[in-house]
Amino acid sequence: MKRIGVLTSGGDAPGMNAAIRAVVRKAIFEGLEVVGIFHGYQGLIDGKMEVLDLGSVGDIIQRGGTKLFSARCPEFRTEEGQQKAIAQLKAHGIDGLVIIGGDGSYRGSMKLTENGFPCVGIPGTIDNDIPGTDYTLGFDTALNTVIESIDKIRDTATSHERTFIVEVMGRDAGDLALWAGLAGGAETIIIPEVEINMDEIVERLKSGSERGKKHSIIIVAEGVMSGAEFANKLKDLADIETRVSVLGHIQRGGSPTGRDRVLASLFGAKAVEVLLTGNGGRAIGIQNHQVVDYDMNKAFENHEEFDMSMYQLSKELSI
Ligand SMILES: Nc1ncnc2c1ncn2[C@@H]1O[C@H](COP(=O)(O)OP(=O)(O)O)[C@@H](O)[C@H]1O
Ligand SMILES: O=P(O)(O)OC[C@H]1O[C@](O)(COP(=O)(O)O)[C@@H](O)[C@@H]1O
Ligand SMILES: [Mg+2]
Repeated sequence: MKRIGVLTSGGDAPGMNAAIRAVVRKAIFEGLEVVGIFHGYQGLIDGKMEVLDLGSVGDIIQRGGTKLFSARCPEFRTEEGQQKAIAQLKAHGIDGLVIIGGDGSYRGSMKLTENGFPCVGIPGTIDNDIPGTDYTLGFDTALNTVIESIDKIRDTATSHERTFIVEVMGRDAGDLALWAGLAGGAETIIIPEVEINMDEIVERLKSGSERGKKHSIIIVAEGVMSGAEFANKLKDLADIETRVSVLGHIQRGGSPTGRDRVLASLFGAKAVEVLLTGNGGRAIGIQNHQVVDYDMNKAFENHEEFDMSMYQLSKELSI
């Protein structure tokens, strides 16, 4: 292995830049040359890439987004697109790749590994939905962004004695909603992993207000329904008036937290170490505080058993 490539793909996540920096610097430390590929798989197909040196990844550890840009590339899903990408890898003398992205990006990388270009995946997504790793890059930063927003919403909710619905990201996973709800003291958390019980939600809101609660905060993961949809349900069912805040893409931006920067550095270095063994189809993760690599196919399995205890605790603490 002499020359490796690195790209970011799918939805961006805070910490991707710190991971790019770690990959580049660790690879150079190990005597490799590194090529940065722009715009994910689209840039690979189009040959948009350049050699990255030590200085080119300076001053990015603290920046959100990704210096290499990210994209969703429908063409790469096709055999033809994959062949174009392979031709580019050959033309540029790239022996292996580090892919920073989510499950979709991992699936794409398997195609390259199967064709003789070993790929190692770094989990970069705010959704925290990749099986095999306890945390994904960007989750902690997004979590803190959501908490900060909940705290602010709480101020105005208290002043006006209102019920607020906060819609957070999470396409199929409720981690962000659950963690932010627990940390932000939300009264109700609605996530895809737990069946919704409207009667119980209304009962909790009513008993809270009877006890003199000044406000209520409900977190809805976008994967279940939109905040507006949920507001309509409450209005129709119990004539409860609410205000809705959709946090949207602010959750994907911002300077990565210390935790995400450390994770990015550990993941980036580990990815290079694994690639140096010549093995592809491996995913990097953290399990019980240990940085590990594992068979990427595990990341495509169904979500691991959902831990109901945290959900239950949030109910017990925020009545
Ligand atoms: N089954 C697949 N085969 C080949 N490429 C894929 C596959 N699934 C996803 N990809 C590639 O990975 C890109 C990112 O996937 P996506 O699911 O949008 O984001 P994420 O990686 O964050 O989950 C897609 O735009 C596509 O180029
Ligand atoms: O930016 P887009 O294309 O609107 O995508 C929004 C989706 O991306 C995410 O922010 C992150 O998802 P991925 O990391 O799988 O791309 C989801 O939470 C959200 O549903
Ligand atoms: Mg995904």
